[in-house]
Amino acid sequence: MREDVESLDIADVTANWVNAAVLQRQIDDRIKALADLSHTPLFFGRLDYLHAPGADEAEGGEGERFYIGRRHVHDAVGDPMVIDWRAPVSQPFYRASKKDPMDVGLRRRFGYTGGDLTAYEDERLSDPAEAEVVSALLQAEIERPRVGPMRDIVATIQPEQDEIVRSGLSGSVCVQGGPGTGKTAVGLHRVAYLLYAHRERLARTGTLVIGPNRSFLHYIEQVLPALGELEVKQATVDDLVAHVEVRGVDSADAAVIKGDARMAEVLRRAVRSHITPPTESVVVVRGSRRWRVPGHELEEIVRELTARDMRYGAAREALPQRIAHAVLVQMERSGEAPDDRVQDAVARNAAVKAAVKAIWPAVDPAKLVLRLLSDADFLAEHAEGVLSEDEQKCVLWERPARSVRAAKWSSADAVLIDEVTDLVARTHSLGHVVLDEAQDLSPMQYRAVGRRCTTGSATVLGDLAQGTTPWATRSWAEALRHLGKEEAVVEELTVGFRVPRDVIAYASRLLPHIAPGLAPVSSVRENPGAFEVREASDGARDVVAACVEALEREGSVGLIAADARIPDLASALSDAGLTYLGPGEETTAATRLTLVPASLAKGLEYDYVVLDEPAAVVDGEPDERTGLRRLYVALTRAVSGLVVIHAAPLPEQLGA
Ligand SMILES: Nc1ncnc2c1ncn2[C@@H]1O[C@H](COP(=O)(O)OP(=O)(O)OP(=O)(O)O)[C@@H](O)[C@H]1O
Repeated sequence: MREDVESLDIADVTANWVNAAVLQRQIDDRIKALADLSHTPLFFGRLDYLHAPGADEAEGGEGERFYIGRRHVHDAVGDPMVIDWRAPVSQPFYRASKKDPMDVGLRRRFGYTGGDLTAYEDERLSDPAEAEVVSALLQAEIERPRVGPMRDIVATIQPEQDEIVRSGLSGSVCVQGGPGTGKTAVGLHRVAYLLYAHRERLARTGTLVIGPNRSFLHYIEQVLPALGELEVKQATVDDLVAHVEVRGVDSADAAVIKGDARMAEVLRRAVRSHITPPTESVVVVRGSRRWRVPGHELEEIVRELTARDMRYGAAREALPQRIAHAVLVQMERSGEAPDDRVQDAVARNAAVKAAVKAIWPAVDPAKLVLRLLSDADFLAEHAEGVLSEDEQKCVLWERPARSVRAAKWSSADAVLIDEVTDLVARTHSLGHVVLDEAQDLSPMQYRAVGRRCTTGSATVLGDLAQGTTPWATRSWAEALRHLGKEEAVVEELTVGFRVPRDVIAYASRLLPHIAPGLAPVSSVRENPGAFEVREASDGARDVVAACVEALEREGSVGLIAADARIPDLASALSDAGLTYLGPGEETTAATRLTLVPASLAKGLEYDYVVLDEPAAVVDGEPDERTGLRRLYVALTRAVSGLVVIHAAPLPEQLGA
């Protein structure tokens, strides 16, 4: 297939160089998408249907065989050899069961080692004599040691995951799932599925995956390309609202207020306050004639524009045209026959421009937020009845900033600027947005994400128990409301694919304290996992020793510690001659150890985790609940084993 595309000669089919360039670009993209990945086999499954799909079963009819793979592959004459996993015909590969065989006689799974086919496994779904067994290949895939970035799970998507992956484009979905239940994997595969099922529409409108930080995005960035999808954008929320350079940090209290949805009302009022009802008439001189639009008529125009659900900036652009229209009506009344050009000329007339400037001045979003945070009176005027006096005091800068450039903007401030930007001019909306680790967003951040999918849909992924910001959401209903996707269906994933049984049981002791009501994850891993709690007698040296031990086994090792302890541990590792990476950097066979500050551990996983000083992880956060949640995240990163090392007493909530 790739050679066919490479040999295309477009010289005769393109009329001009623009067409030629566009076509060549498409061809190059296609060649790139058809790249042969030596470790990525073309197919991983086979389905033998009892009847050709679509044929009337009652008539008997021949069965049909399909190979299922990452992408569609056809032979030299165009007959399909491998069916894309996303095609409807492939669906029984994921969903069929003994209970509901979906007309499948045989399901075969292929196992690979590197790029070599090394195993296969058959299930005769329609044979009542055969008992249902757990797939050994699935089990092997789950237990596989982890090295390098996140991989796709196309070969082993589970039925409850598949339901989310294949849910329609028009509706939004929210997935609550404990650590390692495959939320991130499901979100990424869902994008791939939607791109397959609605390629043209989404190519036009765009798709976006939002993750918590750069290292996480780096960790997941190869999943979609491996599925042949190269066009999906990835960003953090901070990237989306990067209107100013962020150099400041808010106190937790200030950040909570700035992230509160009530701020939207304050900002809306502040923007609207720029509109000054006209008192004087506008006089337009054209040739020897003067046309007067009286104050009361201007007032009516302004009232009408304010009442409409228009963006501030759009209404500002409409205003001169409305004034010009009023002039035109007068011209017509006096027997002239002005056309559109006259209206445009009147709209550009200096007197009209001056009136617009006075009535409806341009608003610079960053300057407006700067003023709100610097000028107590201005803030009080617009926050009256919305924020209490104490709250106003809390968000005001201690020292007013002199200019947008000089201000020490925080990331919550950038979100406020984004809100104002949208009040002035509508934000471009995408076709689909995947929001991962969604529990950590503030209401104002949800609004920022929501306006990027007003005309599209969203997949919202998260775990309430892993919310580690002071403004983390309390419920999905609330989060979805701020996002503008109240209609989203909330699904729950409870089967864990990452964390071994003993480890998840230990971590789940925290659940009643951090998210009462959430059920613990049940691990599907057969291997109970290595798990040990050690009291340190020799400080950092014990931690280093545990890392060395872990490195003797196969796979990646993550040393997770409270952010404040990272520098000391870094020098201890270096002193011991151990090389290590930062989170998000790719582990290789040569360097398998990563030193992870607890604040960046979210979403990542390592075969063996050495967790340093749990009490310090808890103490590193502004309050105990957040601290325990941070600890819960750190405890649930391990795939094969966890060693907890402590000198200080363990947090009492970890007691049995
Ligand atoms: N169906 C599956 N088959 C094989 N592996 C799977 C499957 N589902 C998930 N996994 C694996 O389990 C691990 C955890 O998945 P993922 O990171 O998507 O979970 P998560 O719910 O986002 O976790 P967290 O809450 O910690 O961010 C990954 O290594 C993923 O590849």
